[in-house]
Amino acid sequence: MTFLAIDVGNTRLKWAMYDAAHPGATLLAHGAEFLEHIDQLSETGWAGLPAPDRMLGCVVAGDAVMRRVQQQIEQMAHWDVVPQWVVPSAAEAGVTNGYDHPTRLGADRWVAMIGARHQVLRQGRARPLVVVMVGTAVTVDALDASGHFLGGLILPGHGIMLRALETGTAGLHVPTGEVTLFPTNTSDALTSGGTYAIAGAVERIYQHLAARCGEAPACIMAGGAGWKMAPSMTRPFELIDNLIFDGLLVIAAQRWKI
Ligand SMILES: Nc1ncnc2c1ncn2[C@@H]1O[C@H](COP(=O)(O)OP(=O)(O)OP(=O)(O)O)[C@@H](O)[C@H]1O
Ligand SMILES: CC(C)(CO)[C@@H](O)C(=O)NCCC(=O)O
Ligand SMILES: [K+]
Repeated sequence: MTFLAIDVGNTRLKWAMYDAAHPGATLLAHGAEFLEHIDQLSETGWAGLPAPDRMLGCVVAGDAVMRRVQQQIEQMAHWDVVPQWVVPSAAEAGVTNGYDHPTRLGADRWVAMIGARHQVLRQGRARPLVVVMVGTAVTVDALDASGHFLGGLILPGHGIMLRALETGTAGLHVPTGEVTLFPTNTSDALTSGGTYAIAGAVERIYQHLAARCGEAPACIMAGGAGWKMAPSMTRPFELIDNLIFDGLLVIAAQRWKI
């Protein structure tokens, strides 16, 4: 049973085709497009793919973008799949949602937490968990050992931080620099400032969660720029490239009981 997983972020759409809709399925094909280019997906990235039997997606880019993705799915002549999109709820796949208004939580955060929770359980005993996603925006989310989402942070991503500084000041127009402990030029000062802003926020949530739960949390990080953050983190992080796809596979397996 072929399964198409789609993750529509604020900058790019990422997709992955699997041979089955459960964790451990084999990846058949995958790709990513900037949102400006998604109206050609049926003629580019998806041309020649096997027809998916099921599709599950996660979108934070708004309803208009979601409809453009659905149009591309309809354009695929030999596809006959009903698109389904994850909407955060009070509880799904072993994770419970502590947000004031559960449906207002970003679907990407919800799916990533479900993927991360299952990863921790596969490794052994249940533990508290910090889930970091480094994309257009950065999110830092905390779950207790029972899989309850306690809450989390939203920060500007690196790109947004740098653009905000460039537009808000007269003297900051410089290329990307290096992360250093004591930056001595503007480029390094900006790059290090952004990186340590994220690392510092993660450290605070780690401390809050360790204090709340009385034990050391597991730490999982995802997102295209995660590997750039890893050397600057104050705790050991497990990097998982496809965390949202992992979460979608967990949810798909539960929804379709296969
Ligand atoms: N040196 C860096 N350190 C940390 N983050 C960075 C760095 N350089 C770029 N980034 C951020 O990483 C992001 C790229 O990550 P990723 O590929 O997961 O995001 P995306 O697909 O563009 O975002 P989204 O999933 O929100 O659409 C960029 O938006 C940028 O803000
Ligand atoms: C925070 C982002 C932009 C991260 O991609 C996304 O999860 C989102 O739009 N969330 C909705 C608001 C919230 O999660 O509280
Ligand atoms: K079709």
